[in-house]
Amino acid sequence: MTTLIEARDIHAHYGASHVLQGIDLTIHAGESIGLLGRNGMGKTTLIRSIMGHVPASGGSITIRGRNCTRAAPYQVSRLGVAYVPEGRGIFPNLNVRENLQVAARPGFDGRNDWTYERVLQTFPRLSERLDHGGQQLSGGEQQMLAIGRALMTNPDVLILDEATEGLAPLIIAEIWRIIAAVRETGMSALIVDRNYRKVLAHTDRCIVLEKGCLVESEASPVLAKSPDVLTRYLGV
Ligand SMILES: Nc1ncnc2c1ncn2[C@@H]1O[C@H](COP(=O)(O)OP(=O)(O)OP(=O)(O)O)[C@@H](O)[C@H]1O
Repeated sequence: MTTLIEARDIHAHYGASHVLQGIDLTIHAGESIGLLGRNGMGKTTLIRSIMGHVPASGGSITIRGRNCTRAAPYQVSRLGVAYVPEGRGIFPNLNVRENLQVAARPGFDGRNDWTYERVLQTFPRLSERLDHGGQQLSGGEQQMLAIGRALMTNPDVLILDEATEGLAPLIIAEIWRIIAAVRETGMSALIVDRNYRKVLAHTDRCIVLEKGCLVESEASPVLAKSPDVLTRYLGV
């Protein structure tokens, strides 16, 4: 199995606050990983460390075997890792077509499977709103556009942080449908979402964070049948 991302003993600080205290995370090609834990446990910080937005204060991160511990976000992105942050990150002044087209580029190995046409086929709703400005879209459409923009970079790993946050149930169902369709293509994923049942259902393996420490790493179907662990760490 090809290892795409390997994070070892990751530590991160915000000032004096020691937020990540030695996290290990490996993502292989084609693998979908869930990142679980209650609010404030360090999920977003771990993602931001991998992406180079929050420099790790200890440990190492390799992507495709290259040392990326101190890499800048654009370098991580060039290695085939696409990040859809919580709160989306689209260009509000560009329309849907422009938002997608400015993101277009071949993947790390030159692959160009995710064309503009394919992204629109995957998100029929966006294809009906090509001339709408980013700020004119509903929250759900903005989220679809954010995921569509990430796919336009032809990534090997798609990182989604709270992609369904604050959306209407029908739109949430549509986002999970898209996540499942993308998984079918063999793209790797790292998924954070409040709906732990959905995360468990759409991933191969989950890791659980508790106060910046990794407390569980287990196959998702096994974890789904471990109510004691879920209660202990997720309070469900
Ligand atoms: N920019 C920041 N400056 C200072 N502290 C921060 C910053 N961002 C997050 N924190 C703190 O770091 C800890 C971990 O936050 P993080 O956002 O990584 O957790 P999370 O598990 O993703 O939670 P949530 O689901 O609430 O986003 C929390 O205590 C949070 O308050």
